Amino acid sequence: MKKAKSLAIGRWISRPDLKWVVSERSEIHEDEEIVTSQDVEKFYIFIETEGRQAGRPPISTLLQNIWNWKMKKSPLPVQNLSGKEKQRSCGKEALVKLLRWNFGHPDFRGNQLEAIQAVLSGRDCFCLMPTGGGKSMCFQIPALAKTGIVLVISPLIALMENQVTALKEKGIAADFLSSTQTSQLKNKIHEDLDSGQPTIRLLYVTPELIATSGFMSRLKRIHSRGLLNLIAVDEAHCISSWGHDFRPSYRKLSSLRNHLQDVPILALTATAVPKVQKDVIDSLNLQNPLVLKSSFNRSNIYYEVRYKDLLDDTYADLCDVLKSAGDVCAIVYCLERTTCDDLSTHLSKNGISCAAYHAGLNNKLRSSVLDDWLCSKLQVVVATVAFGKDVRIVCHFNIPKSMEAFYQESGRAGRDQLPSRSLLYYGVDDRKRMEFILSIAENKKLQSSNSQQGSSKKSMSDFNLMVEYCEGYGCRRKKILESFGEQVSASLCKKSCDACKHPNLVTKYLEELTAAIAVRQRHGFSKILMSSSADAIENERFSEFWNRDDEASGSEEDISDSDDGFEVAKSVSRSKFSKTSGINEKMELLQRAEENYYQNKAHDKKANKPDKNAISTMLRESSKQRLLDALKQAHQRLGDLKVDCEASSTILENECFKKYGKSGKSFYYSQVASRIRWLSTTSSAAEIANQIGTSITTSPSVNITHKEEASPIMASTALHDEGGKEEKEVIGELQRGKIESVKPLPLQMQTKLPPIPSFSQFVNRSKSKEIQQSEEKEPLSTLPKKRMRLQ
Ligand SMILES: Nc1ncnc2c1ncn2[C@@H]1O[C@H](COP(=O)(O)OP(=O)(O)OP(=O)(O)O)[C@@H](O)[C@H]1O
Ligand SMILES: [Mg+2]
Repeated sequence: MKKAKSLAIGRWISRPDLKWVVSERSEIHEDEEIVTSQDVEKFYIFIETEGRQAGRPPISTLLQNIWNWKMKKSPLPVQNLSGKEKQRSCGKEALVKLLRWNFGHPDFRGNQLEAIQAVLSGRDCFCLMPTGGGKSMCFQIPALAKTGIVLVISPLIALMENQVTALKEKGIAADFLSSTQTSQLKNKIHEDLDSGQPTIRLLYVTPELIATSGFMSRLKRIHSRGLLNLIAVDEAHCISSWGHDFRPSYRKLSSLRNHLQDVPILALTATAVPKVQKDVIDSLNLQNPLVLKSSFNRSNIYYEVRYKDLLDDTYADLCDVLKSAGDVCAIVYCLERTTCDDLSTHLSKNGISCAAYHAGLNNKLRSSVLDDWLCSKLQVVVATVAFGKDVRIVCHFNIPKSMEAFYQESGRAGRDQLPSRSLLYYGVDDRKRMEFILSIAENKKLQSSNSQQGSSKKSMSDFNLMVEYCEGYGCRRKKILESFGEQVSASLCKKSCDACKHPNLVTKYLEELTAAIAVRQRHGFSKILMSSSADAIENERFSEFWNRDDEASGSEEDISDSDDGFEVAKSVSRSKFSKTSGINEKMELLQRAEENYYQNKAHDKKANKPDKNAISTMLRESSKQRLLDALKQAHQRLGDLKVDCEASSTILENECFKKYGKSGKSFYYSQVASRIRWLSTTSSAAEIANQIGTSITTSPSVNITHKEEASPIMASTALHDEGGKEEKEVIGELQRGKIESVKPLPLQMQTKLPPIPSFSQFVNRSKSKEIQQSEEKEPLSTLPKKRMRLQ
């Protein structure tokens, strides 16, 4: 009897009559005895179906089984090599073997092999590869080819976590150091590093940690024992102030070369224009580096822009897109956390399994979202930050600040090379908002440092490329590639963008957009949402790898969030109300958050610390604007609300401030958010009018018509008691006629406004409302017909 080497053989649990076999050959004869072997160059999958095709599990399941089997049985093929053996280990054959064995990929892609061989031979390397090109492999394979440690510097904890988890699943000893870990775990890693023979092969750290003297001494000790093989700087463009995601802490990496002179450095990025490339090479002090560049083209991504100004309801449109795509994984990027929360609530209500993910959530919630998403319990994540997983659709709900940011984020789609989609919702309001944010942020920079001169213009011109991508005619792919300095012909696109696939339609939309903008300007709608971005400006959190003011303080973390009550309260109150289950648990969290808050506040007061949760005028203005927008939308949706939107937004905001202003930003903000949610979901104009203190049935004749009379009216409404300075200012402004658009207030304003609920009432009300709403919910087909349909 012949013997065929096989890697694995088994029976399907659900179909014991079917056998699966993985063999090094493409077929196995019936009379062959199958023996297992771990040392084969290639393997084939041979599925013995005993004459039946139906019922065979998908190949992905099959591969997973093989993987599990292999991991259980085989140790890593990493050996202590020396001399000739070492040289052989850098040879293509040995490296391909490592790739197949550990990652299951048949061969290297693009410039992977060149980069790996360069760093293994001790040479510095700058590697520019498109998103999803496989940059990680360039440092993961070297980590397996030599004993010792590869240090990986990465800007985001979420990305580090993802990669480490994936590596561990493959049986590769990887870990990361961050404040999200317990000190016990950190100590364990430190002990391993300090031991003569560390087991860790890949250690992921943040740039902030590198800058600490303690960690640098530890690295030097590892190096002195000849165990530091490579330093990989992932997302290396963050080192350049010309890059779209400049992080001051990345600058500190320039000291690496001095401290660890002969350790090769590998700089990896997907988004570096020539100026940034040079900056990266100079800043890291790379010596005679091998420079490898690949095209930025992501041929498997279909690019598309949808115009918010031409859509009746952007939320509903996004719902349709996600639903019609089937059960595929998607990320929706938003500019602000509140948008994430609102959008996520909306999508969930429409039956899409979805959650928000941003730095405003505490660690526990964030990792539970991450876990749920990674194991596909969640279909969609609405995020402000990078989220590492292969996805089919990346949607930008707001225009990103630069082509580089857009390319990086949209590039998360189709990293497995399968057809995927990038969808950007473009709105003129969003454009103006971003222009405003950029100008404020750059003014701030200019004030704090003269050396930044010129960067203001730079970020604006970066943004203009993004606007041109949306508002310009012609191939979108070409625009992306040209912004990175690649000259290509439009034929490269092969109709894989909306402008190439539906040129006439896109032209028509652009013409309609121009007309819509002109109409808006004629009707005085040009003052758009400026202040609503105040929170984004305050935090400067509009980038994937946002800058942190506290980096200068030597903090070793990037986006890890404090675990304080605020974050718990915020996350519970904002995004989790939609889930009816576990409400008691959430209430407990909320109460704990409140307790924590007051304890912390007392502590801060003692320590004379500035209250970071104080509510700024800018935030209040932003809230008013958001409320105003919600009112206007409700006005459009429900017909004439018979309330003055401007005045009503002021009143609603004042209410939130009066009740929760003293409790801090988070509580205040969640109140504002709940008001906005209510305005955007309620189906009754009368309810809104009621809540604001007026009645839809009121005859206009009873309205007060003189501005002077506004004062007593305002004073007798919700602003009556300890209303405070802010309210007085509003009244004063009303009296002075500063708030131009305030129309006469109806008499019913004299009635006291319904009180803002306590948190428990709020939770319970949200709960019962949700049940009611789900009962009343209109079927999707009754939504207003959209004007814009691209496919
Ligand atoms: N040689 C290869 N053959 C097939 N697939 C590969 C190969 N190398 C990497 N991949 C796969 O490509 C995907 C993207 O890899 P990776 O995360 O390293 O990309 P990246 O270049 O770092 O992208 P990003 O810029 O988004 O971080 C992963 O799923 C990885 O397993
Ligand atoms: Mg990467």
